[in-house]
Amino acid sequence: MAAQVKGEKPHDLNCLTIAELEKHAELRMNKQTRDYYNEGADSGSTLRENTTAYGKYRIRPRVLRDISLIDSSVSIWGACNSVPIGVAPTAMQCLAHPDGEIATAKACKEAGIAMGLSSFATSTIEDVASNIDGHPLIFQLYLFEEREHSRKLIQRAKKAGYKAIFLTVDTPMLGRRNMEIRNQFKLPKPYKLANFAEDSGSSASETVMDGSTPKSEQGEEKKSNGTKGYHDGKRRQAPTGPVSFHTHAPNPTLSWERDIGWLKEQCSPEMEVWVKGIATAEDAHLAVHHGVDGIVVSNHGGRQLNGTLATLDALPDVVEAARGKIPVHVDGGIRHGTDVFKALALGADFVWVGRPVLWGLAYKGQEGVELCLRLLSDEFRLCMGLAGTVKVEDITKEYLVKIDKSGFTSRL
Ligand SMILES: Cc1cc2nc3c(=O)[nH]c(=O)nc-3n(C[C@H](O)[C@H](O)[C@H](O)COP(=O)(O)O)c2cc1C
Ligand SMILES: CC(C)CC(=O)C(=O)O
Repeated sequence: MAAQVKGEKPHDLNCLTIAELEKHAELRMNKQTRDYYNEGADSGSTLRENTTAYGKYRIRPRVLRDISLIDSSVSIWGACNSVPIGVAPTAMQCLAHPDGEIATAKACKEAGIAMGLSSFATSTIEDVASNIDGHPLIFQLYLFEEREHSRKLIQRAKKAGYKAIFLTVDTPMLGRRNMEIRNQFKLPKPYKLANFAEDSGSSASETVMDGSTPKSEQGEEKKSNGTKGYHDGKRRQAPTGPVSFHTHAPNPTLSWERDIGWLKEQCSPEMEVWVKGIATAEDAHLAVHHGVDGIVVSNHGGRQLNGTLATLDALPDVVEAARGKIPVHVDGGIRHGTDVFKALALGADFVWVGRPVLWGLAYKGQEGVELCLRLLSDEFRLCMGLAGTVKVEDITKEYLVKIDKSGFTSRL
């Protein structure tokens, strides 16, 4: 908000917007990390459109409504979330700051905001849970072809009190990220894929994107196709050996019939099962049919299939298909509180934010993530008030208008 209210944290005068946060982060990350975090697949058009899609809508503010008491909170997994925003699961946060996911968890606790932890985190499931101290945590699952690895993760998440498993479904293959390949991306020592350390002596720091063979895998990689981790169209063998993300994250065998029932059995009754990476009404219907508890409309931050719809553009169809049956969340391109408002007005129940949190982490660790969450939350509350809404349920499509390139507007 514009004026500082007593008891509120002072503004960081060097960083008043997420755009400024991005610039600060850019200066603090090395090239490998910056490219890995910020890149999209192929030309990056979907990455860009995720953000620009928000510009296709304008807000229709209502006035004279006494907005002196604004409640921006929502209830999620039995807890009060201060705003309908969560921190999306993103891999390897220790690249941004040595405190990595632990700093993010502490910031989420401080802000009263739910957090998603990636299967490929650099902190353990248990450490993150103990640092968020009861506030909702969800675990993002890559369901590996070697299910035993995934089964162990699920059991650990359940024991540590995670509320839901978010199964990522948009990675049957890895999207093509050219800078990642060119930089021969690898997780530097001493960092590890913390949740596989005991299984495999975690070899993340040997994961190389140049087609060369990591030392630990020599001998079993004779068939390397020159772009390790990418698919050459030939039938590949299920990966064995140490878990590394380029080898294990993609799972071309994933299917509704085989995997969702199994996953529900593993999670039930303590944890919900959600699917992350839905982009069509057809798949939303299937998600309902297979009994999942919720959907995240996502294109993986434009990192998987380039050329898909921006998530905001895909959202209305999915909302229509799932209406009244299961909740619909969305992520991708959210960079301002007004974006959150627009996504909610188009029918999302909640949004998740990825890269801005990584930028906060790179800027100032926990304090930077707190700043990121505070900027988005303050902007969202300001937007609610200036649009004439006092409760999150008030935010409906009546508050939006679509504007085309010539400036013509149409009501929704
Ligand atoms: C560096 C990075 C790593 C990510 N790692 C994961 C991951 O491990 N699992 C996953 O499901 N999604 C992952 N995502 C996707 C995010 O969960 C989320 O869908 C995306 O970041 C949202 O877009 P935004 O960054 O524009 O907010 C990652 C995204 C980024 C940028
Ligand atoms: C395991 C990787 C594929 C992490 C990820 O989801 C990403 O980099 O987008």
